Amino acid sequence: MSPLQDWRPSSWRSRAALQLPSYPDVEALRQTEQRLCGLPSLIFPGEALQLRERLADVSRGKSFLLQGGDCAESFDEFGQEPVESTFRVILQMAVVLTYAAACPVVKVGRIAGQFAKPRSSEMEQQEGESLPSYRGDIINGSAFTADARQPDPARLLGAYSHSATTLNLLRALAQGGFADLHEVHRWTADFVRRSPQGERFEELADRITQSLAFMEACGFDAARAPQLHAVEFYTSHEALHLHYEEALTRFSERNGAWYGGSAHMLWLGERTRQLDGAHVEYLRGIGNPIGVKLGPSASADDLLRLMDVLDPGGDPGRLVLITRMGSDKVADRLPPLLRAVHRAGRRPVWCCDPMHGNTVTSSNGYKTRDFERILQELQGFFAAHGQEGTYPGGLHFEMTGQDVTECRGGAQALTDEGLAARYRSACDPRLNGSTARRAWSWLFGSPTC
Ligand SMILES: O=C[C@H](O)[C@H](O)COP(=O)(O)O
Ligand SMILES: C=C(OP(=O)(O)O)C(=O)O
Repeated sequence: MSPLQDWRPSSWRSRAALQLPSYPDVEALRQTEQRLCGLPSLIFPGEALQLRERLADVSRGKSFLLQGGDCAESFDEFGQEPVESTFRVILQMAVVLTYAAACPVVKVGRIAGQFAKPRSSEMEQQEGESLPSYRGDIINGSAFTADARQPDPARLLGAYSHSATTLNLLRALAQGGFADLHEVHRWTADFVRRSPQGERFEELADRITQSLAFMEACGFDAARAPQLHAVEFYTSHEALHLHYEEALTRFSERNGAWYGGSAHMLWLGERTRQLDGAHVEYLRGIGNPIGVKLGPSASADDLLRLMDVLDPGGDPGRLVLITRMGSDKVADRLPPLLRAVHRAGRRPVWCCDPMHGNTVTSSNGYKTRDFERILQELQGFFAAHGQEGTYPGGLHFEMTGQDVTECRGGAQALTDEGLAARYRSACDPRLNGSTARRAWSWLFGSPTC
């Protein structure tokens, strides 16, 4: 990829930028950006390029993408446990598909940088008081006080340091022995082990352990097969906070191109995908793989124009189109997009986010999602691809490995009352380890690739 002549990391500043906070202290913001500019990139361009190659395989139908993690990472709930448990669930989900369908899974976390949230409303009302909405820990605090809701540039440095620490742990988990297939029994959290999902996974883990023992008994030298001892794991987040993204953009002399240094993959949100907007302008110039969220209002023409801007060369692995139509609209809205893109000769990765089109408010005021509607959207996604002859290449979940109660239904048949038990999300409801695995096993009981 050669650098675009009419693009600079800052060229987004001449465009309308939605969903960005207005900082009261502009000089403090400028100084923070300068400090970030001097800090090391969190990822290497070679890793982003490697992910593009892996995604190119997905676009050719040779592997499958699993992208998942928190709605919004939190500075306060930070520590080894949340990161490790999410990593563990992603590994488990990946191994189910790899074992059942001999299909490689590209693993991408919504992690190590998922700190900025677009909101539908500027203000939040509680008991007659109105304050700016919470926009993610990189911008303001979730507590409902005027102080916490003030955008604070120092939070950009907090996001950088939390991301660096998380990435350090992820690299250790992926490469340092934890992800070794011989350890497959250790990937189940205690609270899941006794559930039907946990039991099914333990059976699969037994079969994997037996297969490894069999191969080793036949003389296969597992010690010489690095694929058995480590996994590739990539990071991603919504490229919403453009001051932060710009400050971490680096030119790679080796590759002759600019890269976003904050994560391997960055995505464009449903609320910021305007063709002439600042977010599209920023993302078109960097060489990372780019995700694009597409809700029910996306038209085929809009999408083709967006693809021309973000991926003029039609490079395999560059674009991941993440559709989030809603269970009631997917059958209607997705096929025209698939058809138009296919007819235009383009082969992006198509991925389904069954979370964001299915958000509702419970009778007791929690933002929630019904497990059944999540499954229905997944079903609609696979059906639409089957009908159009295109490849359903991936899934995108808001999920955590922790035992939260944020989505209704599922194995625990959670009701409105049950949500209160452990509702911890500061923004959107996540699947927990057991419901995420349940959705996955439901789909891949009879795998497709
Ligand atoms: O996670 C995503 C968004 O920030 C969210 O869905 C918007 O939520 P809101 O409608 O509560 O602002
Ligand atoms: C806000 C998000 O999604 P969308 O842009 O699809 O609403 C998200 O994935 O966090």
